[in-house]
Amino acid sequence: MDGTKAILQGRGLSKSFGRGAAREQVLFDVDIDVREGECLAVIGGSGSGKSTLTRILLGLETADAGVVCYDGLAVNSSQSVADAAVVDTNVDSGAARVKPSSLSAMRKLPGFQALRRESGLVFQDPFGSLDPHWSVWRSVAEPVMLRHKDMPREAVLERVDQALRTVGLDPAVFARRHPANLSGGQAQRVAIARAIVNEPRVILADEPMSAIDVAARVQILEAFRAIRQARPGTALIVVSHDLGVVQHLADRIVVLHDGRVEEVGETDAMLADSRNAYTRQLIDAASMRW
Ligand SMILES: Nc1ncnc2c1ncn2[C@@H]1O[C@H](COP(=O)(O)OP(=O)(O)OP(=O)(O)O)[C@@H](O)[C@H]1O
Repeated sequence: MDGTKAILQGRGLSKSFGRGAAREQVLFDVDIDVREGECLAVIGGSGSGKSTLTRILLGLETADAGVVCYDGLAVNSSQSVADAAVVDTNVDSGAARVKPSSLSAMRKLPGFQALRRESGLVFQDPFGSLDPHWSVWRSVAEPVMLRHKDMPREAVLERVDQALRTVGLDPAVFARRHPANLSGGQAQRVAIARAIVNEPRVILADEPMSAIDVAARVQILEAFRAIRQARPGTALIVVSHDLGVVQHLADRIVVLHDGRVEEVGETDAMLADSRNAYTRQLIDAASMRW
């Protein structure tokens, strides 16, 4: 996967929450690349900043400093990653760091708009992402109908059917059901179908299996595998505590520790042979649960 272009880049990302004495910095000058077509896992202890970092990368959260670029276009600042690199190398203190925009200013940036159009989001709680009053069909069709207002109904149907089949759900069985009549694993697969139905180039899945019972997790894994097979150019960012999931899905891993990147590497090499003490600690703790 080396040499593949980075579709999403973060440079010098920092973030604090709270004010005054309660202010807590949760990301410190983080650099991260997500390559086209790869599955990148973001791992680290609880509170290490995984969700905050990935939310900033997807334009769901502002950073206090740093630049995010999608496909070469600025997502959170009028400056590009190249500008940020110049700023970083030419300035001694952090005073002239690139100042990102507010969320409302970000929404006007072409990079932000492209990223919104071309990304899909999957979160921990599938029932929280689905409207309980909507059928599976409506939940999955809605993003298509919003994006392609003039698409004929047959074409929408075909897209929805295709998305449901990709995640292993038979449309004839599931399309008319409501969330109350789905198991957690089925509901999460519907949420994934909704996330992929507009054929995103980047998918963020934040702890997609932690609310799902163990028996159904393998179906979610299979769904992500099928998506990668069907659309090999799609980048998948997975935030997970579960190193078994990471091992099965990810090409590369970023390890976060207290808001800093501890290590980045290829999955197999890192899990087998990381020399980093913190990464080893995570692997040892996980292997006690396997
Ligand atoms: N909106 C917020 N307001 C205040 N503090 C926040 C907010 N979001 C995150 N934090 C804090 O930032 C730190 C990092 O949180 P984050 O959710 O990014 O970590 P994480 O690695 O994803 O954690 P976990 O694995 O437990 O989900 C935590 O201390 C958290 O309490």
